[in-house]
Amino acid sequence: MKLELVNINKSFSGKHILHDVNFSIESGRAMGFLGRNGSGKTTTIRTLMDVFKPDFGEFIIDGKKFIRENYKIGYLPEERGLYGKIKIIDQLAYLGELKRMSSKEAKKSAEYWVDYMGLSEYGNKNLETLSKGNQQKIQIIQAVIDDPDIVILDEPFSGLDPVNSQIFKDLIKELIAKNKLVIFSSHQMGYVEEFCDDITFIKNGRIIETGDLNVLKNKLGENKIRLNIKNLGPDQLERSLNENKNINISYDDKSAIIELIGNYKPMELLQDILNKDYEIDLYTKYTPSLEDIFIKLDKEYNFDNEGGNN
Ligand SMILES: Nc1ncnc2c1ncn2[C@@H]1O[C@H](COP(=O)(O)OP(=O)(O)OP(=O)(O)O)[C@@H](O)[C@H]1O
Repeated sequence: MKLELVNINKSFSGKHILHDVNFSIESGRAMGFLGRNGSGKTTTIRTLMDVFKPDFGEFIIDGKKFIRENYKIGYLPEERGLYGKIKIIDQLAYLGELKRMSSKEAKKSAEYWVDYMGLSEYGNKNLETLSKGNQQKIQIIQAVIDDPDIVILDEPFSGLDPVNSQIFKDLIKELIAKNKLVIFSSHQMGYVEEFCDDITFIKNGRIIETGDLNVLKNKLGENKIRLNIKNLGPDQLERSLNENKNINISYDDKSAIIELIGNYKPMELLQDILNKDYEIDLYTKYTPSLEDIFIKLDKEYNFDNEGGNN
């Protein structure tokens, strides 16, 4: 399955929030949907969920108009909404029935998932008696109870301890392996990096980058070397390599990042350093982390003069 968002635009009270949002998601691959607070992620997801209509633009699935009712969609919204005073199994089974499961199927699935999440002993308790993390696990169950085709997860890890995060990570990996189409929105880059094959960045309601994460990492790491020299701090390294006009030096918290200019090759840099008799601690191809990419893209694209919505 391939779901495409084509030129999605949305305004609230005359304020243009989404500007020609275009990207696509494929099943069996997870898409990390990233952007700063207020950039338009939830608004995009809500248009997809038909919470409100876009002003214009369309959703296409496998080349045809996307009719939401024809697909099972599991949505874990950022603001959680279940009933505190209803028993967990009853509540999940009811939600399953609302998703057009038979009452028998819904109850069976509710019990399966409550057990999967290690919450069997709480099945007959009211939701409000559970800890925040366990309530979050129930919220996750409501999103997957009817074996959805499309799964949309907004900050799914919030409130989960490391053991519960691991249970949920395994569940997401299972969904991907079962060829579901997964959209994952989070500010926790580590999780996004762990699951997502594809990445879409939105800034001020505009898509500024979308595609395969590894391709993006390779592109942004092209001609860059990560370098650490024993007993040589940034200032000394800068002075030492100063006469070399074939490089630009920058730093992150781990090491120097050397950008090679023109035809200057990694082996030439290595030879030049060895000629200085330095002891090299680290010399490797630079691959930016997702956090590096996020910060770089955010700096690169500036819509402040265009009435942005941050
Ligand atoms: N119902 C609404 N009415 C008016 N403005 C809205 C509405 N929903 C969202 N907005 C505005 O749209 C912009 C984008 O908000 P949105 O919630 O989509 O951002 P987000 O990327 O999900 O942010 P966060 O990471 O903080 O959750 C914000 O300026 C917000 O104030």
